[in-house]
Order: sequence, then structure tokens, then C-alpha cells
Amino acid sequence: MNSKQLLVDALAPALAEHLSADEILNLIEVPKDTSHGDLAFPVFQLARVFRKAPQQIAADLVEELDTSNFSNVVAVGPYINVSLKREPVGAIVVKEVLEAGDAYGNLNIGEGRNMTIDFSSPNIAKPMSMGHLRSTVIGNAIANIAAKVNYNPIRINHLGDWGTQFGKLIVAYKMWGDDAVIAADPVKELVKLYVDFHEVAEEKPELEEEARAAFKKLEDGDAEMIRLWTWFKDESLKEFNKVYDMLNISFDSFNGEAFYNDKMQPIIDELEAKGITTVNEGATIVDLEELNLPPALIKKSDGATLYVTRDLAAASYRKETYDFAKNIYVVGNEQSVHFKQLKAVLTKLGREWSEDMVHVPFGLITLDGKKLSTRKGKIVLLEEVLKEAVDLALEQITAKNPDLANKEAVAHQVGVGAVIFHDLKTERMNSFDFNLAEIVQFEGETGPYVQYTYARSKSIIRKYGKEISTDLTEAFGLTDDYSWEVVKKLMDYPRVVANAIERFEPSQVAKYAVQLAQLFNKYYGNTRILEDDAQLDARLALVKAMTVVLKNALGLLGIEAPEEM
Ligand SMILES: NC(=[NH2+])NCCC[C@H](N)C(=O)O
Repeated sequence: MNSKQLLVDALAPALAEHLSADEILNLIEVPKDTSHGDLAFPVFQLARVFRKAPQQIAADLVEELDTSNFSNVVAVGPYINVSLKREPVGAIVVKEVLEAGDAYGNLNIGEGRNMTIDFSSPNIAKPMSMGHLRSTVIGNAIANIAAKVNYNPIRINHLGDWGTQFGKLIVAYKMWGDDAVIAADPVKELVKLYVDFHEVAEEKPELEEEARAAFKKLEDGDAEMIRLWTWFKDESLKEFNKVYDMLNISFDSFNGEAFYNDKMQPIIDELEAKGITTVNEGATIVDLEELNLPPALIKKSDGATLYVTRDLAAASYRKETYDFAKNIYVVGNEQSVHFKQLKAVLTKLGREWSEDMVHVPFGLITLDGKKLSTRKGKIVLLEEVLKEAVDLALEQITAKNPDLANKEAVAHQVGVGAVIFHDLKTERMNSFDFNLAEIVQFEGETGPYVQYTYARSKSIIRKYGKEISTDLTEAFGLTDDYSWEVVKKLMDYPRVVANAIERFEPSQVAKYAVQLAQLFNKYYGNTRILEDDAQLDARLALVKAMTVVLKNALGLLGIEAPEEM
């Protein structure tokens, strides 16, 4: 249900000859000032066809309108302002939510087409960074929202498992590596080797040359190099999977950079054959100066390929394999030049679908003011951050609800949910710092606050104990301001979902969830919900409708909704 639809339905008969339902819908505005009503319809567009002054058109239309769903319909200059009638509209909305259940707010923007979403994509032999955490939760939320609007999301983890850094790692391993030490704590030890390499290479620049040669051997399929690389990769994936398990996130594909090792040549050949590349000091590049971009480096002078070369192959592979309607990259803002170059090169190659590639960038997060860095050897493992959040959640739950049965499981949902929610509640381009103790609070604009609101409403429903009827057509009877605010918010959900996917902005859904929870809590604080009077059923139906939408919104964000906490 969409409140605008009610006005469309009312206007459509009178305007059928001149405007389609969609055109009417697009014209309807929501006045900033609520004293102008809930909705406004400007009639300027109709002046020509009606050959009348807009003021007159508005006045005439008001006479014709079916007002059964409106309490007030007035012509104000060239506008028709309407207020919704709380009683039928509240019943219509709540009934619609309850009947649709989880499908409420589903849209058909995607028409079943594929949307590939490249997200998380950490680099092996390194710990997952805060940036990768952001990419992981934003990408997962976008995939969930995409599915809700009927795209078929394909979740791709484009692992950073190829590149000259593996040459460095192998060189360092050969000099200082100790298998037993690595086996005990692989990622930590691999990072240490990498850090040591950089330190020593500052004194001994010839090491860089050795690393390049080692990587070349790896690219050429040298068995020993491949064995080491596979080992590093397997160990890293074990670490990453711990984080993905905690977040309850899965992928359809783990095809990382190495997967494209044997898929680049046709594109390189085509670039060369079409005269798109030039050679500069032995390196093969695509000049992009006319676009004000630095040149895209396709091949180094020693023949080694680069990040963008692998992305060219990956994008083509995705098009061939999935025939995507949209191909999304959820990657930090610092890579925006790379994605512009990637698109530009594909455009030069005449790939029309390069238009459908979208880089979805995001800002930087820091934890307690610190950016996690691996070069300087300072690492905070994400897994530990998440575990700490879970511990803090457990403390809160133990204080609030000591007898709760499955405390550990709930603490997990709350702690991890808090981290996800905090990340998703701000516009993704914003950078922010966070402090775990703050974001795990049950008060404020936090994940636990939203979850707690859900759990509390579920407990009201449990207390009521009876079946909640969806047949609300008669005697709904809720007309107070508090319930009306909740109804209006529920009505707004499909629009929020549409907006979130259009802008690839999960924060729209997170903000909505907080607002719905706040409005509900105001309602709850001002209403005796379980009072045994004529509106008891209607109030419970409203509570239930709210839980349906709140749980759905949390689900889109990748956050669970515990029934009790
Ligand atoms: N297709 C892509 N380039 N995806 C993003 C990869 C991100 C890269 N591994 C990094 O950590 O910076």
C-alpha cells in the first residue's frame, strides 16, 4: 500500500483521458508542512488540455473526487491538498501488511533479471580490514534489497588472491618462513612476513626485483610457487570464513583475481588489435587522457598483468556467465579512479553493457579513532571485534533479562547486529569512527534498540495469546495521533525500499527501521495496548503489522530479530 496510490485511484477516473496512472503518481507530492495535508497534487500540467486556469481546474477536480478515503480535500491555488481519513486507511494498510507478511514492500523493479554484486573481496594473506567489513555488510544488504525488488542477486567475492604481493610473500617465506609458526597462526604470520619484507626491502631494493621474478614464476604456473600460493590462500579463507559465519553471510562465487589468470589474453589481444593500447617504456597501457583519467596499465614490461587487467576479464566473464542487468562493485571510495578506468576501457572496446556497471563507494571507518593497518604490523582482527561486541551484548542482556533462556545465541544476534546496524545507518559515503560499547547500547539509534523494540512487541503479542485477525474492515477504530504515525510509516515502506535500491543506499532502510521503532515506542508509551475494549483487536493487529515490517527491514540489512531479549 502506498498512500499516493489512494490519491491516484481517486484522481484516475477524472483524468483518464489525459494522464496515465503512473503519470499521476509521479506528480503527487508530500507537503513538507503537514498542515497542508498528507498529499498534494499540482494541476499545472493540465492547464493546456483543459484550457482552464490551474486554480479553476483544481477547484473543479475537488468536486469530482471520490473522497471515501480522505478526510479533507481542498483546492489551494493550483494544488489539490488531501488528508487521508485515518479510519479506513489505517485498516487498509494494516490488513495489507498482515496479508502480505514478508512480501509486504516487495516490488518488481528488477523483473527477475540478474544483478551481480562484487563485495567483501578481501586480500588473502592479510587480515580482513574494516573497509572489507563495510563492503561485506553494505554489499550483503544491497543483495538482500535487490532480491526484494525482484532482481536475482549474485553474490561474488572477488578475492584479492593474485598480484605482485604474492611474489613478495614467497620471497619473504623462503628467507624467514617457518612452517610450524605459520600453521599455528597463519594470517598473523603471513602478515608479519609481508611487513618484514617491506622493512628489509627499504634497505635492499633488489628484493623487489626478486619478488617480481617470483610472481612471474607463479603466473607461469611453477609448481612450487603454486603450492605455496594455494596454502596461503586456503589458510586465509579459513580466517575469512570465520567472519562470514559470524555475520551469517554467504557467496555464490569465490572467483577471485587468480581465476582470471587464463582469461585475460583474448581481451588484451582485442585491445591491441583495435589499436586501443599504446606501449610506454615497454608497458602496455590505454591512454585515457581525454577523460582526465590516468592511463590504465594493462601489462607491465615483463608481461605481468595488473589489477585492472583482471577486472576487465572478470567483468566480461560476468556478462557472459550471468548476463547481468546491473554489475555492482561495493568497494571503498579510494578505488573510484580504478572503476572509472575499467568502465572507460570497456566502453572503448564497444561493450555497451559497461553502462550497467556501478561502482558503489563508501567512506572510511575507524575503531576508537584507529585505522587498521597491516603495513605497520598493527592488526586488529575483525573476528575479535565481532566477538567483543557479542561479549558486550551478553553483559547487557544478563543485566536486563537474567533469566533469558538462550542468552548466548541472542547475544550473538545482538552484538553482531549492532556492528552491522551501526555501519548501515549512516549514508555509505560518510566516514565514521565507532566505539563498541556505544553501539551495543539498547538506547539511542542502535541495532539493539530496534531489535529490542521488536522483541518487546512480540512479547505483547504473546501476552495477548489469541489469533490476530486480518479482517479489519469493520470497526478498526484507531484514529489517535500515535497509531496514525505508525500507520503512515508502515505505508511508506515500499517507497523506502525502492529508494534504497535506486541509490544503492541501505542506510535508507536502517534509518527507516529506527524511525518505525521510535514511532512505535511512542505509541506503546501512550497507549494501553492490551486494554480490553472495542479496539483491542485493531491495536494488536497494528502491533503485529509493525513487527512484520520491522523484522523485514532488519532482514534486509542482514540483522536477525530475536523474539526475546
Ligand atoms: N572487482 C574488484 N576489483 N573488486 C574489489 C576488490 C577489492 C580488493 N581486493 C581490495 O581489497 O582492495
